[in-house]
Amino acid sequence: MATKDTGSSIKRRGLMLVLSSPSGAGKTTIARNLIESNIGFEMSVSVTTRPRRGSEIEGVHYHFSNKREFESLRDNGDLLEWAEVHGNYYATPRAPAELAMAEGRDMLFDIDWQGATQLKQQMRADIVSIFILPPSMGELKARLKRRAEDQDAVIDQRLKNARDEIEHWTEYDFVVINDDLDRAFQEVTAIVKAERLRRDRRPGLFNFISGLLAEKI
Ligand SMILES: Nc1nc2c(ncn2[C@@H]2O[C@H](COP(=O)(O)OP(=O)(O)O)[C@@H](O)[C@H]2O)c(=O)[nH]1
Ligand SMILES: Nc1ncnc2c1ncn2[C@@H]1O[C@H](COP(=O)(O)OP(=O)(O)O)[C@@H](O)[C@H]1O
Repeated sequence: MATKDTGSSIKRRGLMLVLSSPSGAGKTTIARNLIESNIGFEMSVSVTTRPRRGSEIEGVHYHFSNKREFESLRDNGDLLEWAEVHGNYYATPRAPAELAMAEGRDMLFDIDWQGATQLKQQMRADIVSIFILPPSMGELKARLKRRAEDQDAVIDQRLKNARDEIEHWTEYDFVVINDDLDRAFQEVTAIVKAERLRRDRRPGLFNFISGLLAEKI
């Protein structure tokens, strides 16, 4: 997205905002709010071998695929990163993300810590990462049950994995505790605003400052 001080021929690269959390902490809700608030993010739609939930739409929430199709995408180099999470495969398609970065569009990634690590290795300067935490493990369990999208055995497995996932919190730039959703969302948008103001994400500053220094006073 263009910033106020563009006017330079040097193009700004897109910002890659990574949201991770244990299942049920609220990253999908926060990601959806970010997209709907029209502050210039588009969602990276992942490929997964996980069965589609009742509320999910092919191509919107995920590209649902079988294991054979997934392996063929992976072996052809079409995936920017991939990981096995809760017994299923998940991956970020390479082409849309690379195009968005090159065109200076900001993209949002709802991926796990394994994916975040791989993205950082490839595109370090472009990544801003946020780890979302639940206010308590009890509330995490309650949210997974209230969401009512997964069977009990699946919820149990996700809760069991939550502790291992939380251990990766130090690998992220920011941590947001999603107790009150509005507050958590405000914290995420504050992070986005500050990151967009970073000097190295504002190539237009070169022209602005040249003009400033050339001004006769
Ligand atoms: N590495 C990686 N992880 C992903 C990707 N897409 C989703 N995930 C992660 O897979 C995990 C399970 O996602 P999902 O089955 O939608 O369950 P939910 O987190 O409970 O909504 C979450 O931690 C997601 O962030 C991806 O493209 N790559
Ligand atoms: N701050 C919050 N307070 C109460 N419920 C929440 C909050 N944030 C999200 N939820 C609810 O918790 C459930 C899990 O949220 P979701 O965004 O699907 O989590 P994740 O994508 O991390 O698995 C959903 O039913 C969602 O509406």
